[in-house]
Amino acid sequence: MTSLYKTPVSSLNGIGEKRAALFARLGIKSVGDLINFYPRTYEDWSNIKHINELEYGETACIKAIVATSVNDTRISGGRIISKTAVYDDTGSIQLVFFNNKYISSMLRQGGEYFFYGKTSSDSYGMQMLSPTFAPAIKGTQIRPIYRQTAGLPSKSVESAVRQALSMLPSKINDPLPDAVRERFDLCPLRQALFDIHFPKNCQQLETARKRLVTEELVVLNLGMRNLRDHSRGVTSLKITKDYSEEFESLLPFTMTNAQKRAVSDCINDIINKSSPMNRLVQGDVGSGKTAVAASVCYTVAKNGFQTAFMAPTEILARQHYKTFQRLFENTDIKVGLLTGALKESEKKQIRKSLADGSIDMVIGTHALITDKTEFKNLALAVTDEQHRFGVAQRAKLLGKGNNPHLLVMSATPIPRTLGLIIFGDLDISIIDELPPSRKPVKTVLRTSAMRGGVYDFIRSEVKHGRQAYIVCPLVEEGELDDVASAEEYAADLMLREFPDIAVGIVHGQMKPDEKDEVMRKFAENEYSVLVATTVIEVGVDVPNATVIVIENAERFGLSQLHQLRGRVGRGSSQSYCILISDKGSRTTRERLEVMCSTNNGFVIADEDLKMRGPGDFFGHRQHGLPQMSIADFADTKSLELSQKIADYIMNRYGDIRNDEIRLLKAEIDRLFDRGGQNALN
Ligand SMILES: Nc1ncnc2c1ncn2[C@@H]1O[C@H](COP(=O)(O)OP(=O)(O)OP(=O)(O)O)[C@@H](O)[C@H]1O
Repeated sequence: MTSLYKTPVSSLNGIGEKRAALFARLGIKSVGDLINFYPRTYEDWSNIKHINELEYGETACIKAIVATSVNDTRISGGRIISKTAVYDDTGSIQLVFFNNKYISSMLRQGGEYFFYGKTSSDSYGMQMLSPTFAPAIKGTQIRPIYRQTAGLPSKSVESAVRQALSMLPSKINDPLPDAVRERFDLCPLRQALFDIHFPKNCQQLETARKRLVTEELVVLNLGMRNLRDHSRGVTSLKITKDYSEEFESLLPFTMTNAQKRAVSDCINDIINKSSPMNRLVQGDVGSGKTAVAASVCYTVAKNGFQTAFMAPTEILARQHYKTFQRLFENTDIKVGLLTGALKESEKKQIRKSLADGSIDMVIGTHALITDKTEFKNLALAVTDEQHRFGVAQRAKLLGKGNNPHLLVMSATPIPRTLGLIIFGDLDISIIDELPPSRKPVKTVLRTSAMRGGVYDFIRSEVKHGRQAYIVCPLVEEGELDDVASAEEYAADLMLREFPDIAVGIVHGQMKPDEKDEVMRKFAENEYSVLVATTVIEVGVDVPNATVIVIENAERFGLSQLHQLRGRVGRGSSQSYCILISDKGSRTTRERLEVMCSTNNGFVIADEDLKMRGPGDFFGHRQHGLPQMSIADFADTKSLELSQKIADYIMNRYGDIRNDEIRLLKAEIDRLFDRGGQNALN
């Protein structure tokens, strides 16, 4: 039997080339794609109301008989309003349709239909506006609503899906083995596919959804594990000697136990394992990840190999470069910086030194992965904040060496269940301890009317030699309407509030070397106050800064606020985060209160995901995962269940290549877009 994924949608009745092109816009090319194109939402037509029970403004379903023929009236601009009255045993109501010249031919006088829509009223009484409808003979049900595109309404998708489902053979092979389904109470695939599109009641819909969501997450879960276990082959790099103790003597502080554990996990991977290291070091803001990375880089360099450290921003690359330069100034290690902002001649020189091996460690931005950059013997790639890069760029960096080791640093706390999947291809070390003598940052919420007090507080901190950040959003996005523009804000501060205090300003529209100069002056305490946009969000490290004021705090997500707050509390002095917001809505206040009540990044990430959903949580950031068709990353319960099932499958079947679960393997290949056979073959 030919695969339903190989059967084009144009083979269905009523779908010619033009329609097929519209389906393609929705990502549907084959009959199989159509079956997997699940409804966006549903209209509940199973709860039928009597007309006399309807309330104004509600969306409801009625079962009623068309009393009059449809009356079309032309109004200005050639538009049409169609009206008709319908009745049931309890009363009657008028239906109003806009600009649909076919209504009169679709609704038969005397015919009985279900009508689903929103009620409203005019001087003649209650109306239902543009209801969707279906003949009453079909029986009550829950109706699917599909994502649509111009020229292809949900109804057309629905009828194509009906045809597609009728092509499903009476017995289809299920990727989830019976033993797994029975143990975890999941319905068969065929039933799930029918019921997700056309459920008869909510119970059926829930059963179908649970099955499909769980399967998709299990497939993702196993796929990520598979990447970790099989993607990298055997390493030929000969790194044999551990220099981490020697490295510690270069540090101005003693490493925390958590830092030491993370280093020793990495060294163990590099020296004792046959496949290259694939490790994530995750630690909350300010936990000291840079020192861990530096230690591993040192061991690799002392063994005669090169390392590359890729940072997400120019500011951060330069900051790390300076830290590394300082650390290694009395050693034989040569450190280089390669960023897009350097002069062409400087870049050329660095690239030459990387190719001939005279530079041991290079810190940089995306410039590191351009084709022009070549290494003599790259053995370790470090990326900071990997989910900003995406899997493809990470692969490009790895491609610069001969199967080098990979170390990923992440400060973004991701809810645990989600982290297990997102980083499923990596081993994880967690730094769950802050350096000693750190005090938790005190966080308070203030309105702009209280700004005077906030400035007084900054003045007193500055008097004691400490420094402050003031963050105002969105200069780089040019959205200057009601939001304080950083430049105006800074000018105002300098003139009015702090005429005797050195105030710097940094934002995304400045040239890299201008930004660098401002950051240098702030780091060296030439500026006491830094007015900034979110360019300082990631990684900026000035331990003497003890206050961060965040204007329009309601505009930021909680995780982002946590990152910003992490810019203070990095030294031994008590630090403060002052959130300014005038938005009084309950949800806004609740969100900001979370910041005041905890300093734990993981708790905040959980709350953030719960409150905003995964789309906003990740924002424009790449999480590098395949596109899901039904699963929702905020659904912690399903994530946990899928994790359990994936464990069970690995225990029971041993390897993803086991023939008994070949259909599951095919689903993994399909999800990760490598083709393959699957259940709809
Ligand atoms: N064990 C330690 N004892 C004392 N200070 C430390 C220790 N480890 C790191 N530090 C200092 O703590 C500060 C934060 O370290 P680092 O910049 O590595 O944090 P991070 O984990 O990268 O944080 P973020 O994700 O917020 O950038 C630095 O000034 C660093 O020198």
